[in-house]
Amino acid sequence: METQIAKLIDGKALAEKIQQELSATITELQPQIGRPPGLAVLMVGDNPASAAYVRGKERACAKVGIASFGKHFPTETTQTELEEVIAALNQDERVDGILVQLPLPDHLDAVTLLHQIDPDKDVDGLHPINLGRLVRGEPGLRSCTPFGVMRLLQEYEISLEGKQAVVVGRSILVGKPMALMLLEANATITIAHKSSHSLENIIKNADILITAVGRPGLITAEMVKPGAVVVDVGISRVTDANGNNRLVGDVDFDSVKRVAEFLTPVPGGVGPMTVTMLLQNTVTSYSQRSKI
Ligand SMILES: Nc1nc(=O)c2c([nH]1)NC[C@@H]1CN(c3ccc(C(=O)N[C@@H](CCC(=O)O)C(=O)O)cc3)C=[N+]21
Repeated sequence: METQIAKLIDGKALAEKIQQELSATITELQPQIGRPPGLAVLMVGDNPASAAYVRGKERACAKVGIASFGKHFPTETTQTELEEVIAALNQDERVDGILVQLPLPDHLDAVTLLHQIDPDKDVDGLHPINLGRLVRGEPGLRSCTPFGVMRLLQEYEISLEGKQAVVVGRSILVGKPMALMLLEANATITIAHKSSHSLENIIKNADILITAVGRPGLITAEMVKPGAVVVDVGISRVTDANGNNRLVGDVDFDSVKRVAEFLTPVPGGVGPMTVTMLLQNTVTSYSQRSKI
């Protein structure tokens, strides 16, 4: 077979474009609503990766004109303290979105906290009400990462109708909502995971392959159907031969780019879209809460 070089799906560029649109929307709505949109990102402890993500989110908020009400709590913060903070943010009219940065330290119960967020402010789309709406195919706030993947596929006019889509990974943050969104777009879906038997045979059938495992090199060229669309949601930090730290996905990029038709890079693919859909959800909540 002829060597084929995949078209790169540029998440950074699309994120930039959507952020400009959001900025314009905010400029238009703000005089009518009388305040900017507000987002509260809650982070507990000192996980350096989480701290970097939170900084990225706050920087993006500032860029488009969303006010940040974020708080950084020490590791010892109790469940009750956080529940009180969420209750106060639920009541705070200036706050349109609340996000609890995951993972939380072990002594905290993330599920209980997520359940306490007002579903109308649940910009992460992780509250059971919003997940239930997704299952039912009703409008609602959608989880940022899979929502961003759908937006990328739409931008590149990748049709999903009747296609075989395989999602590797079944997390509540990515895999499960991803599969439901693909189903909603009339793809035929398979959800696989780390313990799936003959994973390579399952993957080989995929017209659309979405991988969200966090294992570098999991997907190699031999596993991928020629002409497939490959979306890499995995993000791992590795040290290369020169001792440099870098980010890699689940996909062996250099080999898969020779068989796939479309491929997302890491970094610069899905990651920037995750942050952008968080901003999008916050602006959606802002206009809905203000009934404009
Ligand atoms: N409640 C909650 N919601 C989340 O959405 C959530 C979370 N917790 N915990 C952690 C994961 C991870 N996540 C990313 C966001 C942005 C990039 C991103 O912007 N990545 C850039 C690179 C950034 C860099 O250079 O470090 C890229 O891929 O190009 C990646 C990953 C959101 N998460």
